[in-house]
Amino acid sequence: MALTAQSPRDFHWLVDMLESVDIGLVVLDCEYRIELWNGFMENHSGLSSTHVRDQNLFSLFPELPEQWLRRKVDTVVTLNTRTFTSWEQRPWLFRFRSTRPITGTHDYMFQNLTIHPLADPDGHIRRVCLMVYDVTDVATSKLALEQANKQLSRLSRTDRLTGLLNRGSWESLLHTEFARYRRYRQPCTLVMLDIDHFKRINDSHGHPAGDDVIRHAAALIQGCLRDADVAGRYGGEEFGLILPQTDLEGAGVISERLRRAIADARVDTHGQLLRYTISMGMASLTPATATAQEWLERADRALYQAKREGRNRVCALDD
Ligand SMILES: Nc1nc2c(ncn2[C@@H]2O[C@H](COP(=O)(O)OP(=O)(O)OP(=O)(O)O)[C@@H](O)[C@H]2O)c(=O)[nH]1
Repeated sequence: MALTAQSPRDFHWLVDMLESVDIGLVVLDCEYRIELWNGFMENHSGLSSTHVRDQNLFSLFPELPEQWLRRKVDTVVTLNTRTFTSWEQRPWLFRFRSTRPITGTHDYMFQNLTIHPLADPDGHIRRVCLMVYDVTDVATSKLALEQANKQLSRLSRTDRLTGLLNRGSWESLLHTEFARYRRYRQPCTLVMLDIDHFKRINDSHGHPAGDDVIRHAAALIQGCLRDADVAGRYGGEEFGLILPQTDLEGAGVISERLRRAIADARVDTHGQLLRYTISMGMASLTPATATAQEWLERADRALYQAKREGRNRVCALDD
């Protein structure tokens, strides 16, 4: 549809529409002086059009990304073509307060921006129009959805009782570490860990106390590990620790520190102070380890050796 204002009256209502349309309209000359500032811009900036008229945009809004906007506008003028920037590339150009402060979770208005070349009657582009769209509703619901999906994916990877990785996601990282070793041959040690006589804890103090003990062990495990280490809850009271860049000797030091920390601790469960111990089995990757499953079985055999030898200890199988 092409609009043509044929009389001053037509022109009057066209201006009236531009004034009240729910999009920000700003016309700038080549020196970035403001020639038009519609009602949307007045309402959201708090600055009247008479105040901003002929003022330099960047002097008025020093926080604007000047270099970025100049580059965009130069392209629009040179190529005589409009350009579009979505809120996902740049959340806003003008830092306007969100108009949904009560229901919204974001303080500022998300904006899409179109920059449109304006030709003079001689065909020269001497002005551009910035069109600012308020897309706060779309943006906030998309961000909320992304947040919910992240949360869901985190929940599907973690164990509810301890917050550690669950068995499935931990095992997939075990396979990743195994593949990495095959490629780079950097040391990596697996530690399997099991709470001793856990059935007795459950039987004597009840299942909720058993849960407290499991949670306590998980928290101490997390506290003992470095960022690159990966702890997971493998089964009921069994945990697996993958220690990248760690040989058997280093893993022995970490495991012994954890074993002692647990043996020295008291778990406060419903007013009772419980003590417990853990047994640990370690297996480092070697060129002879054929599969991740075999690696796991070696660590498991070391763990059962620790149980057989009297529990509350760390064992490694001879390679
Ligand atoms: N409270 C609680 N108990 C659990 C959970 N998962 C498994 N269990 C219990 O953990 C106990 C494991 O017992 P066993 O496998 O016999 O091992 P254990 O008593 O620790 O003996 P050792 O490993 O030989 O020292 C069982 O009684 C399970 O019911 C859980 O999430 N919470």
